[in-house]
Amino acid sequence: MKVNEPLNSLYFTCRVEELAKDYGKVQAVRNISFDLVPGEVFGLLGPNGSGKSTILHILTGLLDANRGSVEVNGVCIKDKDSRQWIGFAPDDLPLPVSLTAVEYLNLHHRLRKRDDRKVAIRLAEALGLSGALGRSISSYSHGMKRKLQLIAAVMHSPDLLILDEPFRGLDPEASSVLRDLLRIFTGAGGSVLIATHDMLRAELDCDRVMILYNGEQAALGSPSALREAYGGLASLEDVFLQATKLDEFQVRRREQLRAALSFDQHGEELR
Ligand SMILES: Nc1ncnc2c1ncn2[C@@H]1O[C@H](COP(=O)(O)OP(=O)(O)OP(=O)(O)O)[C@@H](O)[C@H]1O
Repeated sequence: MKVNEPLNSLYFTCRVEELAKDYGKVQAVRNISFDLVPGEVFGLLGPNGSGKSTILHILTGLLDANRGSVEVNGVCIKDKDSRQWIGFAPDDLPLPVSLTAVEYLNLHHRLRKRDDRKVAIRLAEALGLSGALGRSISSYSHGMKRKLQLIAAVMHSPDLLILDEPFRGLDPEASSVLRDLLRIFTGAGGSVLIATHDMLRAELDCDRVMILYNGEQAALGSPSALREAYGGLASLEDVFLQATKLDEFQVRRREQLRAALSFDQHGEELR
């Protein structure tokens, strides 16, 4: 289901058109199109294996699509110039643990050929990380690594911030810092693309979401418009379960669980 809502801009930070990606016989992403306008937080939701990371990796230039196109600020992402406008924080924290945080940020700075170290230092202060910048990344906690990745993703002042599961493993204080950062970033006209399994955060933080199912678009719209379009459902999670047919699966699985547990309770042998 697609809810057509007027976008509050004629300018698109990012345009994704009819994107498709196959891994051999697996069609991971099929005919996906969406636009991001300045100031928008856009969420990509979907069950495991629905194609979220594949889309993010195409947008960040880590993977080539089989079909379709992606433009950032009107420039095709195959043109390396487009990378200057993109900041990316991946989900799996691939940080070089043998470096200190300062060495890591300097590496980013040198790759980007822009003097963005002052921004990095100010961000580290705001995120409460400045006292630990000289320490080896191997001594960082999960939350500290996420903060360091965020600094590396935004220190060159990108227009499009791409975040894979940004809230995963963050404590309430770190989550609230991240939400502030997103609000200030989008308030200054940046666009944010988030892939997440966290329905509550998506409902609260995303202006629009796309729900993916088997690599295809199952629903697109603002959380409130989607709840309404699905018959006034109480939450985005309910919309997600219906759009991805997981509600039917859940009923079946509960029956199977009930049967399995009562089977065990009767003391019969497991075969
Ligand atoms: N390198 C790869 N080689 C082969 N198949 C892959 C590869 N990467 C992903 N896939 C397949 O592509 C499909 C989409 O995977 P993808 O990782 O994009 O999904 P996802 O929505 O990000 O999943 P998750 O929520 O579990 O992270 C899945 O069927 C997955 O098995």
